[in-house]
Parts: sequence; structure tokens; C-alpha cells
Amino acid sequence: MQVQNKVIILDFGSQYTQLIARRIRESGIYSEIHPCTVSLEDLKAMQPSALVLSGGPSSVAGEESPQVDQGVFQLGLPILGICYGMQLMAHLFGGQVEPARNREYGRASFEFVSDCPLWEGLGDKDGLTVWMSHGDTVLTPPPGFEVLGRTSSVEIAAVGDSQQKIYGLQFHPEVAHTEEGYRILHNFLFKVAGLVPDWSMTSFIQDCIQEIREMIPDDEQVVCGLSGGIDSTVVAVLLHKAIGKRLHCILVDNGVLRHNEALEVVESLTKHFDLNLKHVEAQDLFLSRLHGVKDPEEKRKIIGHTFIEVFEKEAKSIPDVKWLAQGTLYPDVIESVSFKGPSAVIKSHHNVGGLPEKMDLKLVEPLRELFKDEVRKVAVELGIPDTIVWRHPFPGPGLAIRVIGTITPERLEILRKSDRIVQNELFASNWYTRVWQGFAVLLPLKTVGVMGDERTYEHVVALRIVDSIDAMTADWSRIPPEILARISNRIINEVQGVNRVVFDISSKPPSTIEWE
Ligand SMILES: Nc1ncnc2c1ncn2[C@@H]1O[C@H](COP(=O)(O)OP(=O)(O)OP(=O)(O)O)[C@@H](O)[C@H]1O
Ligand SMILES: O=c1[nH]c(=O)c2[nH+]cn([C@@H]3O[C@H](COP(=O)(O)O)[C@@H](O)[C@H]3O)c2[nH]1
Ligand SMILES: NC(=O)CC[C@H](N)C(=O)O
Ligand SMILES: [Mg+2]
Repeated sequence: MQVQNKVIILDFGSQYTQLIARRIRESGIYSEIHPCTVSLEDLKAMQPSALVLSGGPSSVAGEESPQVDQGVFQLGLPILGICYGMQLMAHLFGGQVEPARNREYGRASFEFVSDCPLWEGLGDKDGLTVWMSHGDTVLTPPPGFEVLGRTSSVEIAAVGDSQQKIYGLQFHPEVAHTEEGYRILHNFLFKVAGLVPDWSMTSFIQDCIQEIREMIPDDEQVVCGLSGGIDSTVVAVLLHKAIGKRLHCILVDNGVLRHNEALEVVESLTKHFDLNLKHVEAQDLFLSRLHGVKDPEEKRKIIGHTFIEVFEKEAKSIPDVKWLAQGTLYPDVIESVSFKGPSAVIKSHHNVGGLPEKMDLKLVEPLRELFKDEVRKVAVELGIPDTIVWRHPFPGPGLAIRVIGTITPERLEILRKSDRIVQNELFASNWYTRVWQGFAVLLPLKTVGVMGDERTYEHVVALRIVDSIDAMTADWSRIPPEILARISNRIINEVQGVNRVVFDISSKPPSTIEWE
């Protein structure tokens, strides 16, 4: 990207590293994460304007503690060390770091000890509530460093050398629980490092279109799987702006999409953007392969493989296709570049994916540098309709993993109708955008009911409505009972074959968002 101001975060394996990058970007400064093991040459080539050293699970004196090329401290760049990052600098500059008698996890009261640019604008406060997560502590600051703050358990909770513009914080300013954390990071960027905000989604769009045009020769074509989800839609619209009709989008109807979904997506996107979009009707193929299959993993595999097969066949029918466009986001990229310490947990996720190696196409991934919230901002700037921008995520395997057990056309229809009521009622009550995801699940059991004095023996629908920030963890949404009552009422009255509705009150973990 063509930005003048860029903060490089050197990652030591903290679970909060992504959050640091997001906070910095929210301040209008472009930020990238690299492993702490990056070479000095590579780092210089990135032309950073400032550095942040992240936290991490290790202890600085430990045998395999992650290190950093000490040349980074000779570059004359402003540096902010957070937690492990502060401890490492203290250790390398001749301070003393030891396991603390009082470890701190969670909230702590932080008191200012000396004035410094990081505390500017915090008014006449004596201190702050901050978020801590450490077992080691800095016992003596390195020569030239001043102690800037403390807590009741830790004498040295912030240090700084204003001459060198190097600062260390024992607490985590990037975490929402740290009071004024955002302002402290702001102060580092603007007061200490003197940066000027130049990262915006408008500049991203312009640069991105330019880069795509330079990358893809005039006689080459691009294919893109378009689901109507936010990521693939933004990729398609960006490419369309860059190369017009040389982009060929393929929407595969796999028979497990929601009510009218394929048609709505096609209509909305062709109306707004004049996209080259092919709607492939492959319902029968998918449903015949799913016939009689009960095991969730088996369903996912069948759908994944069949998707590849259908997509490949369609792509091959377009002459001169040399590129595959994908909606890879920055968190996917970070997964592969983050520093993985011995105790760091790595999350994995399932996807339709798996296309590139098999297809021998070059990849174009315009969203590789963006977080999901930034993708939504780009979508808004591109004029993508709100119904797509704020759409709940929808899994590649679709309704197949929401009809629990074997899938039949009848069961799919019951689920579709129930799900449509859930979507409608969430919209009507203005709860749709307040929750992360809300949907219906069809259970593989029947229960007894009474309708119009007659005994019924019919299906059960479960409602799954959750709050989440990134789908890694989630909790059931506290939806007002009147709305639940309305949804339940409508499903039982309007969907034939259902006589009972239940509400899922499990969090993730230990449950997951989807039931299969
Ligand atoms: N029915 C489909 N037809 C064509 N491509 C699809 C379909 N379903 C998924 N894909 C492709 O697989 C990719 C991964 O799907 P995924 O659901 O993770 O992303 P998305 O649908 O773009 O966004 P969201 O995460 O908001 O649903 C999509 O970006 C798209 O390229
Ligand atoms: O593209 C996808 N392919 C999948 O196979 C898949 N499985 C789950 N999901 C979505 O991911 C988020 C987390 O879901 P879980 O808690 O069920 O793992 C939720 O948002 C789910 O809807 C998927 N998305
Ligand atoms: N969160 C951190 O960076 C922790 C640093 C170090 N592992 C400690 O326990 O003090
Ligand atoms: Mg999707």
C-alpha cells in the first residue's frame, strides 16, 4: 500500500497482537504484524515509521525465549514495548527482569509516577484501571529509563526514555478493559512518533484498483467464486472496477442455500454492479451426493469436493482464465506469519477453500491486508447494499449442517421456512444487526403436541442466536422474550411439520456456533 506512515508490530506470540494492529489502524495508521524473528534487512526494507514489540507467553530469561535482532534499536525509530516487549527491552538494555512475587492477571489500578507524552490529555487523573496479564516484572529499569507508573503489586509498570523515544508498558493498552488505552496508543503514534494519519478505506480502494490493473495483463481473465457473503462480494466489486468484464463470477447453487438466496444475490449484484455473473444450478448433484449422509464431517467433505468439481468445470469453460480471485483476509495471513511460541494455541478453521493448488491459477487476493471490520467499511464506500454489508456469516456447507442428521428435500424445506421467519423477525425488531448470527436448526427428532384438540407428532426447531466479535468465542444473545415468543409462534403456526421451538442457551466454548 502506498502509505507514508507505517507501524510494524514485532510479534512475540501474544494473543492480543491482532488487536494492537486493529487499534493502530483505527487511528488511521497502517500497521502490519511480523514475527519477532524477521531479519533486520527485511525490516528496514519495510520502511517502518515506528515499532511496537508485542507481549508473549515466554519469560525473557527463559532458555528459548524469543529474541529480536538488536540492530532494531539502532534504527532511531520510536518504539513501544508491551508486556513481554517491555520486559525484553528492559533485559537487553541492562535492567533486571524477574518472576514477580505478585503476579497480575486482570484488572489493576495503575498510578502515574512521572509525566510523559503517553499520558497527555488524560486530564487530572492520578491513575487508570488497566488490564494486566503477566508473571514476570521489571525490578530495575535500564540506565537512562525513567519509571513512569506503578500498581499496588508492581513498582515498575511503565518505563520510558524520552530521548530515544522508547517506551514500555507492563499493561495492555490495546485491550478494551484498559481505561484510556486507545488514547495512550494514540499518544504514542501522534505525540511520540509524530505520525500523520493517512490510512483510510478510500485510499485503500484507489490503490487497490491501481495495483490490480498493473498485476493482471490486458488479455488475461479472472474467475471468482461469489457466495453473496461480504468477503467474496467485496473482492468481486473491486475487481470489477479494475478490470470490468474480464472478471467472471460464479455462484454455485448447491441446494443448501437459504430461501431464494441465489436469486436475490444475483439480482442485487447484477442490478448494482453489472457484474459478469454466472449462476450455476447444481442442486441435484449436491443433494444426490448428500443422500443418506448423517455424519457432519462427511457432509462437509462432500460439499467441499463437489464445490471444487463444479467450480473447476465452470472455470475451464472460460477462455484465457489465468487468475483466481479469493477473499483471503488479514487474520488468515497472520495465522501463517505470527510468531508461534511453544505454548501459543493456534486456531484452525474450515472453509470451502482448497481451490488454488489443484487449479493451477495465479491468485489475486485484494483483501489480504484487511480485517473484517475494514472489509465492511470498504463495502460501504463501494456502495454495496446494506443487506450484503450487514449480512450474517453463512457457512460454505450451508443448511446441510443445520439439518441435523440426514438431509431430505422435505426437511430442507421445513428449515428454509423456519429460517426465513427467524431472519424476518430479527430484521423487523431491529435485532438483526445487534447480533453476530441468528438462524434456525432442524433437529432429528419428533415430539408430541396438541393442535386444535388433535394430537400431533412433529419436528423440533432450535433457534441459535449469538453475540460474538470474531466467531472464536460467542455467547447466546439476550433477545427479549417477546421476540422469541413471536418467532416461536410464527414457526409453529406457519411451518407445517413443526410443533415445538427451543432456544439454544449455550456459549462457545464449550459449544460451537453451528450444531454440526
Ligand atoms: N455458493 C457459493 N458459490 C460460489 N462461491 C462460493 C460459494 N460459497 C462459498 N464460496 C466461495 O468460498 C469462499 C469462502 O466462503 P466464506 O463463507 O468463508 O466467505 P464469504 O461467503 O465470502 O463471506 P462470509 O464469511 O461473510 O460468509 C467465498 O469467499 C467464495 O469465494
Ligand atoms: O465458511 C464456513 N465454512 C464452514 O465449514 C463453517 N463452519 C462454521 N462456519 C462459521 O464459522 C463461525 C464459527 O462456527 P463454529 O463455532 O460452528 O465453528 C460461524 O460464523 C459459522 O457459521 C463456517 N464457515
Ligand atoms: N503477556 C505477556 O506478555 C507476558 C509476558 C511474560 N510471559 C510474563 O508472564 O510476564
Ligand atoms: Mg459465506
